[in-house]
Amino acid sequence: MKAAYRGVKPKRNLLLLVNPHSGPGKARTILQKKIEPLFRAAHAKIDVIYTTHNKHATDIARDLELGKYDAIVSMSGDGLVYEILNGLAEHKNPIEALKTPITPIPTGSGNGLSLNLLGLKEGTDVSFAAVNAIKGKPMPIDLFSVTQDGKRSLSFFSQCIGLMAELDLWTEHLRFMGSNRFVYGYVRGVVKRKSCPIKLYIKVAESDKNAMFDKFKEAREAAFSRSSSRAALNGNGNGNGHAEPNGDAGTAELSTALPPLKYKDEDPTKDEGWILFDKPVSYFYAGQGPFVSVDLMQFPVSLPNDGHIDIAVQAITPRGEMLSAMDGAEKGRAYWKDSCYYYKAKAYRIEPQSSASCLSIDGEKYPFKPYDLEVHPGLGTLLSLHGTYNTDFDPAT
Ligand SMILES: Nc1ncnc2c1ncn2[C@@H]1O[C@H](COP(=O)(O)OP(=O)(O)OP(=O)(O)O)[C@@H](O)[C@H]1O
Repeated sequence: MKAAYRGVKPKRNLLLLVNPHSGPGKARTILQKKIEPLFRAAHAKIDVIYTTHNKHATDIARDLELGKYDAIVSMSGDGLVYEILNGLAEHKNPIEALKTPITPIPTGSGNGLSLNLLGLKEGTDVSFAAVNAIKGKPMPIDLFSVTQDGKRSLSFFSQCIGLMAELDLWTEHLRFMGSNRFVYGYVRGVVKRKSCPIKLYIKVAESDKNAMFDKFKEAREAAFSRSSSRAALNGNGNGNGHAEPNGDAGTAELSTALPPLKYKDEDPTKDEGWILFDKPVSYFYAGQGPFVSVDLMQFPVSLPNDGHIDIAVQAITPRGEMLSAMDGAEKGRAYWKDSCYYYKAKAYRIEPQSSASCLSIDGEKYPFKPYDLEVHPGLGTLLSLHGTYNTDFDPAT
């Protein structure tokens, strides 16, 4: 057992939240045929709740009994993870609640988190995701506070405005086309070559692409060598600062609020460290985790807990260049293009200059209105087999 579990507590207690309508609607069958047998074999104890409505997962997470479960397993797409995280953020003890690891089993239509945790090859494999729920180690991730109209919510994945948001949100009626609707939406956007109407202020931590690339490589190699030496030593530590949940979270020192917002009241036109991005923009994309979808590695140098959000701003370029950007998009090739401005940031602020676009946050449609975002280092917790995202970025490909 020790050799098989390598420092992970066996026989986990898992809470499974299953959205029966996610993606092609097969979550219930997949649970019964593929996932339950694996959990049974691993002697995991599972409580299963089928979500019945929008925000049901938020309600469940808000009232979670701390210490009862080793992880919350989300059988759906990225949307349900977003709801769970925001429920934990509304918990009476959010800091402790957010230490409960969340782990996805990809049965939705957008499963970006699973791709990032498990890699492009295994990221769509539900059985592999179940193994991560059984044996993955808690991995802290940065979370992002979004404040809009005085209301604060948490984002874990992405915020998007302009072409890349429009091609998703404005082609909903073309769902029958499957993922081809995104290609259609992109090409339509290229033909229009519309500028994205935003004023963007960024509290920049790094903007040198080579330095970001070197840091990414270093951190990735360190995480992988830690996880393989742990395997060789069969040690007990999880090596990431987040303790394996063991049921005593209730006795830990309690803090009863989310971290305060540090940058919201700064004036980006006067305070130190802010820049105004002032070139015409095709789209704005910010987030964490290399893949935003199977076809697009938007944040190739993203790390789960470097305390920053990655921002990619695509400047308006000639149509030919925009079309050629589709080639190698899944390998992150656009990162090196001069027209792609890339930042690691601690915070940013968006001020729309007209209503002619839309805002998508973690795949949810938000009002296209001003908002502030700032990073909370390591506030959330996922499960990982490697201690970092299982993706690589090879500039030679
Ligand atoms: N029983 C249910 N009926 C309808 N909607 C539900 C139910 N349970 C959860 N939901 C909602 O479904 C959405 C799930 O989105 P998620 O991204 O996880 O899956 P998805 O299949 O990828 O979704 P989509 O393709 O619509 O983005 C959430 O907004 C959630 O509130």
